[in-house]
Amino acid sequence: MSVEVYYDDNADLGLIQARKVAVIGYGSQGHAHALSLRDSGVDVVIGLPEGSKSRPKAEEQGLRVLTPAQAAAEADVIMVLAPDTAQRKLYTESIEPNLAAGKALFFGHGFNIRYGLIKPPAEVDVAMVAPKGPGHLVRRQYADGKGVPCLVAVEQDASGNALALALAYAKGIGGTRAGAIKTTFTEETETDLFGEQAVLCGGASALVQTGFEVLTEAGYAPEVAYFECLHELKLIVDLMYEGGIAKMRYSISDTAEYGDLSRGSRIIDSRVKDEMRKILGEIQSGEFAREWVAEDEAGRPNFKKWQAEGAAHPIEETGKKLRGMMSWVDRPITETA
Ligand SMILES: NC(=O)C1=CN([C@@H]2O[C@H](COP(=O)(O)OP(=O)(O)OC[C@H]3O[C@@H](n4cnc5c(N)ncnc54)[C@H](OP(=O)(O)O)[C@@H]3O)[C@@H](O)[C@H]2O)C=CC1
Ligand SMILES: CC[C@](O)(C(C)=O)C(=O)O
Ligand SMILES: [Mg+2]
Ligand SMILES: [Mg+2]
Repeated sequence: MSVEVYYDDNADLGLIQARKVAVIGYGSQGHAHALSLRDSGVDVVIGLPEGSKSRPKAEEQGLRVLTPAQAAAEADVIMVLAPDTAQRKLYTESIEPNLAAGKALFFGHGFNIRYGLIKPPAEVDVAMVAPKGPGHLVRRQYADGKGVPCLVAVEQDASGNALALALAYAKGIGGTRAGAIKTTFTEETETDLFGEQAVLCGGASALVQTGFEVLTEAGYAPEVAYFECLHELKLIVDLMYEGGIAKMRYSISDTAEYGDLSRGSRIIDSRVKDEMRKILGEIQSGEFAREWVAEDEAGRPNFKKWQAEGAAHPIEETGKKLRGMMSWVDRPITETA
């Protein structure tokens, strides 16, 4: 294998237990990191603005909550887990004035460093611990004695010890139980954005909605279309997750496998592949980042419009009704945040 992978035996938890960690933000990732670090014996403080709706959640969990500036001033390791679009202002106003030689600035995603929105001073370590999964799963896996694999990267190694510190942090959230893969901020940012846009979120949502539309527009029952295009997707993806596409194909019928082999490439054809390359180009050139920052600064008009359109899609109403009949499906994904 060409990548370097680190496990529990390669990480010294003592390195992060000897520091004070400020987790800035207490959402999907923030709550998972903070609770798991605390359970790993790390001294954690949460940074949230006065009036943040996340404050009561963190306090209910027994965590000490300060403003981001106070938390950054107290801590040696500052993990930035606020939304990507909030990080630049947060950094300038609350973190930068509290950085000093010997401190470390950590991220869960490389967006702001990769696109030059945050430029930390040379005397601090800059590293990333990016779990490859949603925060609620990161916490659930840790609590179950397991872990979600994560990426670790070092952008600036002022102390000469930044990778070891990042691995210690990854161990504290369960990441090295599953494996921490060494990468760069550029590789993490570009692949993460590509994955969520083209395959995992954008690609998968559009595939599901379009399949549902084709069946219902042809007169089939929405409930049957929902099972075919959304519900069963999890069962199929679980098989891929366990044993790759090969295991999924082994498990499905010959009829399904022949349909897969003969029709799949008509759906995801060369036009789709060209569009994926175009999307990757927009990520690499910074065009997507500029567009997203401008959209956010304008009050997110398109984001809100598309969000509302997605929520109003008929598949949501059908799904809500069907999931209500399947008590085993409606497992809450939130633990505390
Ligand atoms: N979601 C995920 O699973 C993954 C996320 N990441 C990365 O992790 C980071 C955090 O994302 P995610 O967990 O989804 O974020 P969420 O939107 O779930 O949570 C953001 C948190 O930050 C708080 N917050 C908002 N503005 C500020 C601010 N100015 N200062 C301090 N705190 C603030 C929010 O508080 P309030 O409740 O008041 O809004 C909330 O607690 C991002 O860099 C993201 O790319 C990486 C891998 C996966
Ligand atoms: C797939 C979406 C993600 O990249 C993630 C959970 O890893 C995100 O930014 O939320
Ligand atoms: Mg991701
Ligand atoms: Mg992402």
